Amino acid sequence: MASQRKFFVGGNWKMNGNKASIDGIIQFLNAGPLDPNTEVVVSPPAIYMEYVRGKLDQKIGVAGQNCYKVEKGAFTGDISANMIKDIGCEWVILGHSERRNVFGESDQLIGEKVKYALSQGVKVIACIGEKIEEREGGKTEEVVYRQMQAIVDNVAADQWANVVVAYEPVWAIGTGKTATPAQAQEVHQKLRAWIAKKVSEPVANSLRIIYGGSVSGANCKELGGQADIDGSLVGGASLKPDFVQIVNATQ
Ligand SMILES: O=C[C@H](O)COP(=O)(O)O
Repeated sequence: MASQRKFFVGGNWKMNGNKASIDGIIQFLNAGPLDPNTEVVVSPPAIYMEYVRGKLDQKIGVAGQNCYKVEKGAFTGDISANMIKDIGCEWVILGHSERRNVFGESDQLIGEKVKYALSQGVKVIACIGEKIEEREGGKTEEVVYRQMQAIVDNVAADQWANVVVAYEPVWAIGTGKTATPAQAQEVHQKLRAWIAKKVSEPVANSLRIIYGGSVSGANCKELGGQADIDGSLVGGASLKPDFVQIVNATQ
């Protein structure tokens, strides 16, 4: 992690939890102690977001796991960035690989969602990452640059401070098969160089690029110690007290 970028750890609970188990998570998060130099954001299922926001220490952010690209309307089952804000939350995860690959969301739709969320003052954790066959076919860079381009096209120059990019190789998500710190660092470093070229040097230097994919208490320090890895987006381990250790990875 480079010192000018604040370490960022997100906990993506995905479609897990009920009020009883969520109370347990809130308890260990509020008890911490959490490194004050790390920005922490958790992302409960939409139906529990307000409940979590009401009970969680205010220094921990709460994010939606997704939202649509307009304020309101006939979009059954969806929520808007405006609703996320209305309940006192300020972040949303967009483009997660499960949205892309289970629900068929395209680069273009994700770009439009990023644009709308930012326009409403909701900060975005934008996810990208290649599938195993893409990595094995030597297409990792092509895929992540293509996904990143759709995001870049939708972020205005003055909005980059409200964006965190999460590199999550699909083959490492929920598999226990983490990218090695060197594999992750290689992609992060290439992405940062690509952003310097396509956006600007200052944005590339200040943008937090976090890693996701089987991050755990056991591997978080080594991953977080890489020059271009500015934190993590944690799935499974964010439901357990291990998450506190991951937040404190740079201590
Ligand atoms: O958003 C989080 C990622 O999908 C990682 O999930 P995981 O830590 O369970 O592999």
